[in-house]
Amino acid sequence: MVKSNYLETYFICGTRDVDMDDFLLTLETSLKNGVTCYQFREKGPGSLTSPTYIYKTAQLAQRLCQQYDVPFIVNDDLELALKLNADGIHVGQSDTAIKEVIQAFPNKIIGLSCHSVAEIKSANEHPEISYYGVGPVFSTTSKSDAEPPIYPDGLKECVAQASKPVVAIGGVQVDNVAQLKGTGVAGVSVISAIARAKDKQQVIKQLKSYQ
Ligand SMILES: Cc1ncc(COP(=O)(O)OP(=O)(O)O)c(N)n1
Ligand SMILES: Cc1ncsc1CCOP(=O)(O)O
Ligand SMILES: [Mg+2]
Repeated sequence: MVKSNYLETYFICGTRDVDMDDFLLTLETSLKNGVTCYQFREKGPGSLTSPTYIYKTAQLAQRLCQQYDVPFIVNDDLELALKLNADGIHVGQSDTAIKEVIQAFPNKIIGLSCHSVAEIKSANEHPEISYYGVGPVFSTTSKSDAEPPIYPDGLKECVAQASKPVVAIGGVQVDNVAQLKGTGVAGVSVISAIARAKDKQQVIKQLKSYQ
């Protein structure tokens, strides 16, 4: 049973976002300290390429999430999500078509990335989508092909039009998270803020202060 506030502090991480040897420890520390959702995102320079290694690594991450009762979401890869019977999948506008994802993965958490009010309006046509990941809100170094930032004002306009909960993504850090207050987001989604934090407990606590 997925908790109603599962989007509150949403951690995304793959092996390239931390030292490979630290990947599972990073995830477990984050889960222990209050991350409410996790997305396995294995892409970008230096990420794993072998489907077998990707599957095995994702499976270990999934088991950790199960221990902490936190949803395990797969980024982009519908086949992997199906094979693992993940709790959900997150896709973007240029990934597998949302209609196909909805059809192939019924009764699961389905996240869709949106960058504009127009994309939100077209996403609203699909009631099966669970949440929208909206951003980048600020500039990010974690995604080389990211769209330009929309900033908190753009985020607020998207939230106002969204028929589903919105998580803010992109460049969200401890020192700017307060700017999300009043935007109406259901949660924040981060890679580097948590992956690179020395004191993960403190950072996760501070990230929750957008509310
Ligand atoms: C929660 C969340 N929101 C947005 C994204 C970005 O998805 P996408 O645009 O498909 O880009 P990639 O992450 O696949 O590079 C996300 N992953 N998660
Ligand atoms: C996956 C993704 N989608 C839009 S921005 C982004 C990267 C978020 O990483 P960070 O929290 O380090 O900016
Ligand atoms: Mg994608």
